[in-house]
Amino acid sequence: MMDPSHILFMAAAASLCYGLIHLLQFLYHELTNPLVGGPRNPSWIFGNVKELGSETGLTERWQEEFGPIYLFRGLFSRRKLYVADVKALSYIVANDARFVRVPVDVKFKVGLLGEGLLTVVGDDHKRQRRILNQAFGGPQIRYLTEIFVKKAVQLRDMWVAELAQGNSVAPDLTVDICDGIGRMTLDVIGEAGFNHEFQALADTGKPNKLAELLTNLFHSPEARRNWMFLQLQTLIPALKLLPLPGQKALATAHATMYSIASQIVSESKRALSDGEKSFDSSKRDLLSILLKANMPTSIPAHQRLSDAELIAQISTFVAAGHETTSNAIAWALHSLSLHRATQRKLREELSTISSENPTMDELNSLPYLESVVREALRFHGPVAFVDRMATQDDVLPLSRPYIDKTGKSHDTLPIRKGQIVHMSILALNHDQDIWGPDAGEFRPERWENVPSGAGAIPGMPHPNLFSFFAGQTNCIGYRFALVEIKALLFTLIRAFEFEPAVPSSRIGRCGSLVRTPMYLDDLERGTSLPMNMKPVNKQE
Ligand code: HEM
Repeated sequence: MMDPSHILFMAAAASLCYGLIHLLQFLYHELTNPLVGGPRNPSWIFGNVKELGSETGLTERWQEEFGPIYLFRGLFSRRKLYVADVKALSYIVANDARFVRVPVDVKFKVGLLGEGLLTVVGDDHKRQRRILNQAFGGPQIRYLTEIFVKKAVQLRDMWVAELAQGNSVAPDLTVDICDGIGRMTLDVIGEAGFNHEFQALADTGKPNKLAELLTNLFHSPEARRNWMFLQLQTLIPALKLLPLPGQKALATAHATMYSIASQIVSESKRALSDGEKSFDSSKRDLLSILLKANMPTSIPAHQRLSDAELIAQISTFVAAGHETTSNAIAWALHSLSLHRATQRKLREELSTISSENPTMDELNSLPYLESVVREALRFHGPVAFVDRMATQDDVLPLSRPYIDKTGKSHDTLPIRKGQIVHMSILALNHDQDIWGPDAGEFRPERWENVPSGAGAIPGMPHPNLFSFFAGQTNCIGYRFALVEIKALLFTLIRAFEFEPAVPSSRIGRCGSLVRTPMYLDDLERGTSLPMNMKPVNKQE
C-alpha cells in the first residue's frame, strides 16, 4: 500500500504542475498578444468589471482611445476582446457554432432561470428554438396587441388620475416613469406570456413581490456588487461555501420564479388535458401556444420540451422580456422629452388614427412611429453587448486594419480557442463611420435614408439594427417588443406632453448588460427617470 504522505506529495506536485502550466500559458498569451491598446487593469480579482458597472459610457470612451478592437479584463483578469468592427461581428454571428455562449455565464444564468432558451446551447438550443418560434410569430403578436394596448391605457389612466388630484392651475405631474413602465411591462409579460395576472399596475404604491425581487436583483444599490460576487462564485464553486452577498437574493429570485412558473405550467397543462372543458382553445398567450406545439400529437417525443424546460421558459420570458422592453420605452420617452419638436411631430402622426385601441397593423402603418422606435433602439441599445467564446483558434476579418506592437498593419486578427469576445451593440450603434458624424444624436429622420454602410450590420428585423443581435440566437421576442413599445408610445404621447424634470446631464446609462437610466450623482437611488408630464389638451 502507498504511504499517505506519498499520496499527498504527489497530489501537491500535480496541483503545482497544473498551476504552473496555466501560469505559463497565461504569460505566453500575454507576451504574444499582438494588440497594443486597452485600459489599465485596476484589480487582479475584479479586472475592469467594477468600473464597467458604475461608469456610464466607459467602453465607448475606451473605443475612442483604443479603436474598435482592444483587450480589457473580466473577473480574475480574464482577457476579453472588445469588438465593435462590423466585419468581425458579422463573421462571429455567421459562425455561431464556433462562437458560443460563455460557459461560466450560462452556468450562472441557469442558477437563476433554469434551462430555458437563454441558457441552453447546441442541439438543445435548436430544439427549443424550433418549438418556441411557433409562439413568437406575427399572427400571435397581432392577437397579443390587444393586451399591450389595454395595459398601456391602464398606465395612462393611472397617470391621468394622479394629474387630476394635482393643482388645476399648474397641472404638471413629476413622475419617476420607470416604476409605472416597469409595472406595465411586467403585467404584459404575465398576461401575454403565460396568461397570468401579476396585478403590478393595479397594485401601484404597494410592493409587488416579483417586481421587488427583480429590482433587488438587478437595480438595487447593492445589485452591481452582488452580481460580481455571484459571478466569482460561478467561476470558483468553492466560494459558494462562503456567505458572500447576493446569494440570498439569487436564491429567493429563483425560488419565487420557480414556484410561480411551475404552478402556471401545471394549471395550463391540466386545462389542456381536460380538453375543451376548461382550456379555451382561442388562448394565444405564448405558453398556451407552446403547450399546444409540445403536445404528443404535434411533435415527436425526442423533440418535446420537458416540464423543467417549460417552467424555465417562463422565467426566461420574464427576465428577457420585462427589463429590456421597459428600459427601451423609458429611454425613448427620455429622448422625446429632450427633443420637443420630434415629440410634437410624432403626436401629429399618432393623432391620424381615430381609435384609442389600435391594431398591430395600424401601429405598423405609422412610418414616423417606426423611425422613432428604431432610433430609440439604435441610440440607447437597451442590451449593451453580447459575449461569446471561441471554441477553436480562429481568424477574425476586419473592416479597418489594426496596427500591432511592432507598427505593422493587419487586415485580420488571429484569436485563440477560449477567447471571450465582447460585442458592443451600443458602440456599433454609435459608430460615426457607419452612421455619419451625427451618430451620437437622437434623430429618427435618419431612418428615412439609412446610410449605405449600415447595410453591412448583421441585424434583426432590419439588416441595420444590431440591438436585437443576429444569427441563430437573435432575440426571439423582437416582434413582441416592437409592437409593445409602439402601443405604449402611441397611448402615452397622445395623452401627455413629456418634459425632463432634471437636467439631462444628471441622467446616464448605468448597469452592465441592460443599461438603465440613473442619476449620475446619486447611483444609490438605483433605476430612476423623473419626468414632468402635462395633459396634451391643456398645452399652452
Ligand atoms: C427592446 C427589447 C429587447 C431587446 C433590446 C432584446 C435584445 C436581445 C438580445 C441582444 C438578445 C441576444 C442575447 C444573447 O444571446 O446573449 C436577446 C435574446 C433573447 N430575447 Fe430579447 N430583447 C428584447 C425583448 C424581448 C422580449 C419582449 C422577449 C420575450 C417576450 C425576449 C426574449 C428573448 C429570448 C428568449 C432570447 C434568447 C434567444 C435565443 O437564444 O434563441 N426579448 N434579446
